[in-house]
Amino acid sequence: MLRSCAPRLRTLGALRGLTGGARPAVGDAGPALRLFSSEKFIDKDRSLPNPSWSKEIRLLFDQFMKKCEDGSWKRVPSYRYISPQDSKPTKEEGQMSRARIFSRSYDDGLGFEFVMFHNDVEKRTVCFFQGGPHLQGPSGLLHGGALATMIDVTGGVTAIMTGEFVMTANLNINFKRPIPLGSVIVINSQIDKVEGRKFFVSCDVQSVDEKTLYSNATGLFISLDPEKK
Ligand SMILES: CCCCCCCCCCCCCCCCCC(=O)SCCNC(=O)CCNC(=O)[C@H](O)C(C)(C)COP(=O)(O)OP(=O)(O)OC[C@H]1O[C@@H](n2cnc3c(N)ncnc32)[C@H](O)[C@@H]1OP(=O)(O)O
Repeated sequence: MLRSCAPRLRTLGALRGLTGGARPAVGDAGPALRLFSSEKFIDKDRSLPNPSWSKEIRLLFDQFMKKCEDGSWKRVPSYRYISPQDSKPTKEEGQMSRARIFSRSYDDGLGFEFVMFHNDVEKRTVCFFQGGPHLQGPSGLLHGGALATMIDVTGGVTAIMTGEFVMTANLNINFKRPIPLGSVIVINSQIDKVEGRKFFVSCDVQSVDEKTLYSNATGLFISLDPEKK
């Protein structure tokens, strides 16, 4: 099931070649476009602003792009597809050839709109997330599973940024307050402890003004044992 080490390292390399510095023009993926080796299609970096982003998330994006200028923070790029060279070396036919990364599987504005920034020194990641109308749970509110996905991805990126490829082993989430659908929330994630292959991560989920704590969570991410395939 698991990929061999080599493609894993390529993926990590791509992820760690993060984007800081100058702010790209809105809607212009520019150098963030990733041309797959097959040259059959171009996958764009989806952690850049698109027309569905509210003023609030754009403002946060701009603030953190400024923080990237001195190199302390880096924007984490994010794609819809796993590139062919990182995919399993099996024939991909039918449904599998249309596989998308879950958190990037919706069209602009309908599902998971988010951007993450990582601070290597502080070993923490901040995610600005705007949940679209296809992520509804109770009327007018964000589905808990959608929030769990974002906590998983933010925690996973925090662990992956250490340079290890990890899988989620455990997530514990306290849902404290419901989140209005379409609102922008802030997910802060940090590594609390590392024990061998185990990365203990904690997350809190807050409103932009930090007045509401929507959720807090802990997660265990485990890097793959090279002895076990
Ligand atoms: C796949 C995505 C590919 C992406 C491609 C690249 C694209 C870039 C994307 C970037 C974004 C990434 C974000 C990632 C977020 C999503 C992650 C997922 O959904 S992942 C999908 C969802 N997740 C899965 O599908 C994972 C399914 N599970 C597994 O594959 C395996 O159980 C394992 C790999 C997690 C651990 O296996 P194994 O290496 O054989 O582990 P051992 O038995 O040797 O134990 C080692 C130590 O760990 C302890 N321990 C173990 N488990 C637990 C636990 N639950 N509770 C507590 N403790 C646990 C155990 O006691 C031991 O402790 P100690 O004695 O050393 O003290």
